[in-house]
Amino acid sequence: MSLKCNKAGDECYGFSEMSLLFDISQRLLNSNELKKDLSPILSCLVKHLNAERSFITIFNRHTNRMMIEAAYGLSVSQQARGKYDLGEGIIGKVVELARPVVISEISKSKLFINKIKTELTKDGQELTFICVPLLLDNVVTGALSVVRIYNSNISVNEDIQLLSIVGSMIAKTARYKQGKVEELEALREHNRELQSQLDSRKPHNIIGNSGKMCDLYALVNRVAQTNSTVLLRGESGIGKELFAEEIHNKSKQKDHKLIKVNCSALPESLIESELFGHEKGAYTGADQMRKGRFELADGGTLFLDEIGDLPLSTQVKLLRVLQEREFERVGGSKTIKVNVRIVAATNRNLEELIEKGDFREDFYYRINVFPIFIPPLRHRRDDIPILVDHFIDKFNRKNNFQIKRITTSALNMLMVHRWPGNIRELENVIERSCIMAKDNVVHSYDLPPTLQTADSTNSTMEGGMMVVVEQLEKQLIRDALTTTSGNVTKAAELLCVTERMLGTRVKKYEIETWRFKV
Ligand SMILES: Nc1ncnc2c1ncn2[C@@H]1O[C@H](COP(=O)(O)OP(=O)(O)OP(=O)(O)O)[C@@H](O)[C@H]1O
Repeated sequence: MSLKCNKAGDECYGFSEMSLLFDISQRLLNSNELKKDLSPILSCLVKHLNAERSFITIFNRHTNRMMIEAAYGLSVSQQARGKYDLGEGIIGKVVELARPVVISEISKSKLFINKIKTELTKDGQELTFICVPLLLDNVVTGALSVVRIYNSNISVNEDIQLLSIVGSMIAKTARYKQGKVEELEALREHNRELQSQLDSRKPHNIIGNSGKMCDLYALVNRVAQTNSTVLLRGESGIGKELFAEEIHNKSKQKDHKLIKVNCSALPESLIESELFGHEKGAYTGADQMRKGRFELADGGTLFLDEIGDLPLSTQVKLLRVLQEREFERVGGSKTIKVNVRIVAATNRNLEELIEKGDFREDFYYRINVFPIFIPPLRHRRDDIPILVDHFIDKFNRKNNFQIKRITTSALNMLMVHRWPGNIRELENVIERSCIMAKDNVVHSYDLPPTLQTADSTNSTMEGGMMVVVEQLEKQLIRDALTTTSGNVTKAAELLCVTERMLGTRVKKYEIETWRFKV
């Protein structure tokens, strides 16, 4: 290579610069954290140029100021002082004019304001300051500076050229990496949005917007994606079956069957045959082989309703099926394997049943993997108006009615009723009222007489003041437990009584705190 060498020393520009640029480009490409990796790059540059120090200043377009982003040969406090306004000092000028500036002997220059307070000479030798703008598509994003010993024999043009190339490489990589970070962040954000949409997606069939219900939808959406056994708990008529359907419809098994078994409706003698099927001739009348519900639900979901009513003997048999997902048909010896997701439901207090010996503890732990407590209607009265509209709509369609609305006084009566039969009761009340309504409006006198008594709302004075006070006390405790999701300590705090005092009342009024847990 016969290039004219303007650089002092033995080396000529060419090969060593190529190696430097290659080294820097590799470091930039492999960098995972550019800010951290810039100092080693500046160190390579300083060594190559036989310089004293080097630093990069980044221009912030919003504040019109520059700050040192990375440095080699500067202390942390010196770096911290490196803040410049546009046009301030050499760096401010370079960024403002988008042109390189060289100060040959900084100790003699008035332009060199030395904001970072470094020595102006080195061992009695003068220092040269070279600063080039960092350009991206002709827009200045910052500056790259180098300080080296002054040598009148050295032309700085090649240094300016080299620094400009390095600066442009750094600026382009920074933009590329920043783009990638932003792209990744945008994808993460999108993912978060989708996840939260998925979490809060409301079911079509289950009506209710109360906070409690929205919490339940999020739980259902989460557990539906898994294969875990779900135990739905809550009073009768609360919608447990609807929740079971929702879990199935949102699960991976949704294209397979959802098979329902009402455990309390089957006579004990038939339960096993119903669940596991039977072989031909297994017993008198079994004239052909019949598949059980487990086999029919293979690949899908088996909904075991009223599981608290299962006889102990069947619970033992189910233990193995729930553990191994395998069983034999009644009268058969061939082991059948199934892939079934179990959703169970009960309105009974299983813990109490265990204490009484009516429910097996081992079976309880097998089904109590993911319990979901559905609160009774009286604990989420906010949902009553929307449920009423839903049922009016339903009966209009079913019976070709034209009911337009319900009066405020009728709705008020529905709002204060205790709803021991929960939503099933409300549904029946609305059906009856729609039939009774004469002018396409549901009035309070269209509601069943049971709702029109003070008794139904707990507002009777019968029994005197003590009874009314007790009823009020009971209601306050229930409301507090609803707010705290069954947490007695927090409920006591809310009511400003001791936990012990609340415990005594809970016992006295036979309030089942477990029912308030969601
Ligand atoms: N949130 C709801 N939105 C709309 N309808 C509901 C809702 N909850 C319950 N229902 C309706 O109420 C009736 C009773 O619901 P479901 O049979 O699911 O209750 P359950 O808790 O399984 O009762 P049980 O314990 O007696 O079996 C059904 O007609 C159901 O459609």
